[in-house]
Amino acid sequence: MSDWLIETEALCRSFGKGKKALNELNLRLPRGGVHAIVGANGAGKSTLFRILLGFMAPSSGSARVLGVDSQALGPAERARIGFVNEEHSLPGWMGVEQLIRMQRRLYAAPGIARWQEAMLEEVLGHFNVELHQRVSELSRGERAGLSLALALAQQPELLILDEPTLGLDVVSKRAFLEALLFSGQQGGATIVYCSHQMEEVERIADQLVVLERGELRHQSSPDDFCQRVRLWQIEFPFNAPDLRGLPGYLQSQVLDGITHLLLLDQDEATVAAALKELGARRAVSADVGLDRAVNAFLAKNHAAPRRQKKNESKEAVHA
Ligand SMILES: Nc1ncnc2c1ncn2[C@@H]1O[C@H](COP(=O)(O)OP(=O)(O)OP(=O)(O)O)[C@@H](O)[C@H]1O
Repeated sequence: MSDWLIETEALCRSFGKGKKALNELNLRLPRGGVHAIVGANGAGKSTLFRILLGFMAPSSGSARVLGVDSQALGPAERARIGFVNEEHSLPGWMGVEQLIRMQRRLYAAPGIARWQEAMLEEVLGHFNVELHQRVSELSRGERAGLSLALALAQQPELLILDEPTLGLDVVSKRAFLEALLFSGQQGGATIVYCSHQMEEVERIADQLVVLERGELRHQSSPDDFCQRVRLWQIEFPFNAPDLRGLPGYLQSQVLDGITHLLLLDQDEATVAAALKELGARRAVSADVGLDRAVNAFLAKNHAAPRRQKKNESKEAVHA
């Protein structure tokens, strides 16, 4: 029996005439921590979640969650999995208190006994949710808080979050992340989270998974991913040459006469020598943040190379 919390084997899901949302995906996530799944629009993140939750069947291959095939999850396993998505779909016609009571009855039931009132109160305390309100009267941020509180109060072993902070303002977003961090400190659920907001990922994720066109492209800590991408700031005594042929090339941009070049997986001494050969007067390398590293990595395979226009020097971007 496998020790992985989530394990997919050659997982494929196609739509229509051969459109592959997931393509032979082999992904293993251990128990514990926050795993952020990132990827461009259409990379297959939500499709993966739907299959993991048993809402959708794979076209081929398999996915195991909590040691069970995701297509065979029963009520006992489902009670151990929490899910929050961007829509925070809760029954609008119910009162907040009524909804909490219903969930409490469900998860505090004999044989399940997972309900944790203190967690509910703690998380709700981060948001201005009034118990006497109707769910339909709550703002988007309040609804997000309520759905997170309900999901965490059921003490899931696995909590899947599909872009949960989409559309939230800064205050609600901060409250949401603080509540997640709090649950982590309590030794709570393993969190599998997808988001396009790298500052959030940087703040809460222990592990980063990069999906591209339904395939696994990278898996490590966010710091280790950042180490793969280096920023070179280069002075050329003349117009910058075309750098797109350099090994590991991701992106370059000329700002106020300095060329900013992003390279993937390259040895520093080799790059320095290559730049010197291209006529660089000065070249220094630096770290980049997660946002820039991930976006350059993903953009590389998404955008067609763009030619620099004549007279374009200040903000020329090569991708
Ligand atoms: N029910 C469906 N019918 C047809 N195509 C679908 C369906 N669901 C997803 N797809 C396609 O599968 C691909 C992956 O979609 P998915 O929603 O998993 O991507 P995503 O990574 O979650 O994207 P985003 O970041 O935009 O939410 C996309 O090309 C999408 O159009």
